Amino acid sequence: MRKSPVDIDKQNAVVRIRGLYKSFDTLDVLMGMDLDLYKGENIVVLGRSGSGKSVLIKLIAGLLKPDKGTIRVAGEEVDRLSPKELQELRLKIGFLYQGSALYDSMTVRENLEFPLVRNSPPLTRKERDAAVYEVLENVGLAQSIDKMPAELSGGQKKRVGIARTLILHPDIMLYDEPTAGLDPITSSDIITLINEVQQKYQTSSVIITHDLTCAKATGDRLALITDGKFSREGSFEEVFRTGDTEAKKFYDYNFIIDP
Ligand SMILES: Nc1ncnc2c1ncn2[C@@H]1O[C@H](COP(=O)(O)OP(=O)(O)OP(=O)(O)O)[C@@H](O)[C@H]1O
Repeated sequence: MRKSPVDIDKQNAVVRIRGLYKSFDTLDVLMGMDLDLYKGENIVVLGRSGSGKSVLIKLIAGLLKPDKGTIRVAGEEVDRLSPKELQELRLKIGFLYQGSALYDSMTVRENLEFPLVRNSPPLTRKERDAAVYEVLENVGLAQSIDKMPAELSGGQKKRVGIARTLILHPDIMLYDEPTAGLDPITSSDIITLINEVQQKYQTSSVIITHDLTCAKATGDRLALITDGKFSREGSFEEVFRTGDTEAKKFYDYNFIIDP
């Protein structure tokens, strides 16, 4: 479990999902899923490849439409919003994509300015610089402001990707495999950063990962998808210290270290 104590407000679900179904043609992916993400909470979603983890967070962000069920985010029913309302809601959601999704032809500074210019009221050059420096400082990369993405390591790209979501001060963070492809030491730095982000920006997060070290260190609660639903849910110990065979398969293929 995370080492730094945080307040989780169990009276306040920032994401509430009920009876969620999603299929693609004949492929049933989510089949009656329920989930509450509470304010201040980090929930880790685990599941085998193809179990629907990315589909779930795309549904939360309104990037996909559910076939059935409700998804409320920050009190709004995502599926019922107009395109303009959805765009406004998305500003409250930071989405860290698997590949960090930086624009290769722009510097780090330009990548960070991009969401600001598009989505916030007009800022002066000085205000924009201050916002960019602040987030880069918070992810430990102020010295890389004028670099191109190609000059950054995988871990640094993830940091810039996180900074780019933070620049709009989201309430909810969605992380899609934040430590995938990183060496253990860089992974450990990203894990620390995820927890720092939660503390500094008071975010609530859904973290998808196959990395149980990351799950253990970042998750206040873990939820395991099996057959389109959450089959197990609870603390790391509750999910894994049981005889459940699906959970055991996961555990047995991971080497756990405390970062
Ligand atoms: N837009 C789409 N059109 C058709 N099928 C899709 C689409 N998006 C996802 N799928 C399918 O839905 C299933 C779940 O995909 P998803 O990306 O959510 O898996 P995942 O659990 O995140 O897997 P991984 O751990 O490998 O990233 C997969 O079989 C995938 O091929």
